[in-house]
Amino acid sequence: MSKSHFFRRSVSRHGIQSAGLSNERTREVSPLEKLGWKPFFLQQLSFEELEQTLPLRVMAVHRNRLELAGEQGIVSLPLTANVALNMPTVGDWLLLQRETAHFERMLNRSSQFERMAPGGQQVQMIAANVDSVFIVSSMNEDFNLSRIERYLALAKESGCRPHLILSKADLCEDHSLFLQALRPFGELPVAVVNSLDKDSVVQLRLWCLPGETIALLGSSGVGKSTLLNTLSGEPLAETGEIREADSKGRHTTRKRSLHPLSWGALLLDSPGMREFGLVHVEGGLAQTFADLDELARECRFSDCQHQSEPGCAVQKAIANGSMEERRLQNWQKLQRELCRNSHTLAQKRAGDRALSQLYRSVQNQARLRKYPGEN
Ligand SMILES: Nc1nc2c(ncn2[C@@H]2O[C@H](COP(=O)(O)OP(=O)(O)OP(=O)(O)O)[C@@H](O)[C@H]2O)c(=O)[nH]1
Ligand SMILES: [Zn+2]
Repeated sequence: MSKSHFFRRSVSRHGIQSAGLSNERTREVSPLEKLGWKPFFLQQLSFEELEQTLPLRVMAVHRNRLELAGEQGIVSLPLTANVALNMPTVGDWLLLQRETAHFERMLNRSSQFERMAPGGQQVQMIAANVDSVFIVSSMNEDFNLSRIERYLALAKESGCRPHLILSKADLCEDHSLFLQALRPFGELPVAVVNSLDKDSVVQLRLWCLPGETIALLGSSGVGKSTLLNTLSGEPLAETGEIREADSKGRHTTRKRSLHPLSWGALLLDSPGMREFGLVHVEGGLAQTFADLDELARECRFSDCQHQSEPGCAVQKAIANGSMEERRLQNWQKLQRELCRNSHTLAQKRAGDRALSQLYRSVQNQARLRKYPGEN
């Protein structure tokens, strides 16, 4: 379908249907709502924009183009300098001119996921406008509480609702051991599934309602793509065999994209969501370790490092078994990581500033040499 045809056929109500049905459950979901369109985005549009533009969602980011989805279908938008300047990522909403299909602007995000880019020198945006996350962890040697805490910090920082999916239930004889280990996570909703079995994953539909965008987090091989395929009933994502010896995966998810499910939820399976350095998640980390934060306030010294200081409430809780030592160690490790990453970014910013000052002064000197009368 050509772009101009696409836009001429479009309608103007921007998806949020006000059919007067007060009951959310019986209300029909519009095509745009099925893509995650919400009042939060609609209210950002001016009257002119309502008339003259169309909202489209970024479903996938390719090297030099974006794949967008709107009320009328899929459109490919070249990643021109003007578009790239906004740094759109998967999940973003863009406004395009109705007549010309030109990029108008990007809408503010309701949430965003960032990570420290591999190499540890800059921040990378990995997804936007996500409502909840499924932290997937298989019930085998790959199960790792510290990794779950890392994902939780990311989810909580962005204001997304976290859910924990314990996969490979069919390969695990005793689920209770894993469930017991999750006691420190209090009210975190947990589901035990065999991702290969559609009757087993059907319980998750309650956590991915129409119009919701859910990001799958979890290390390679835990079954994120398998879960996506079984939930959707179609082979949307590639899956891969894992190495038996160490239960580790082989990195099978290659593309970062949003997958619409038939009932109107969207799942994001992204390679960037597997292993990542934490950055800008101080609030999310504090929420993830709220119990430790609280205990630390009772320590005798306000700068207590919770090691061997007298009157340390944290060490006392560890000694009486009410706090896991691993949890303290991971809290401190993630705090150090955040500090290190903020420091690196600040240094890089300062370096960039110094470099541009140097560049300007070299340019000035060159100009003075060329036109000696100028100052
Ligand atoms: N028995 C069993 N096998 C599963 C389950 N979930 C996934 N698998 C298998 O585990 C392997 C890895 O699954 P994937 O879905 O590719 O894992 P992934 O998390 O998407 O991996 P990446 O794409 O590398 O991040 C595949 O062979 C799946 O068939 C499960 O619940 N039970
Ligand atoms: Zn202490």
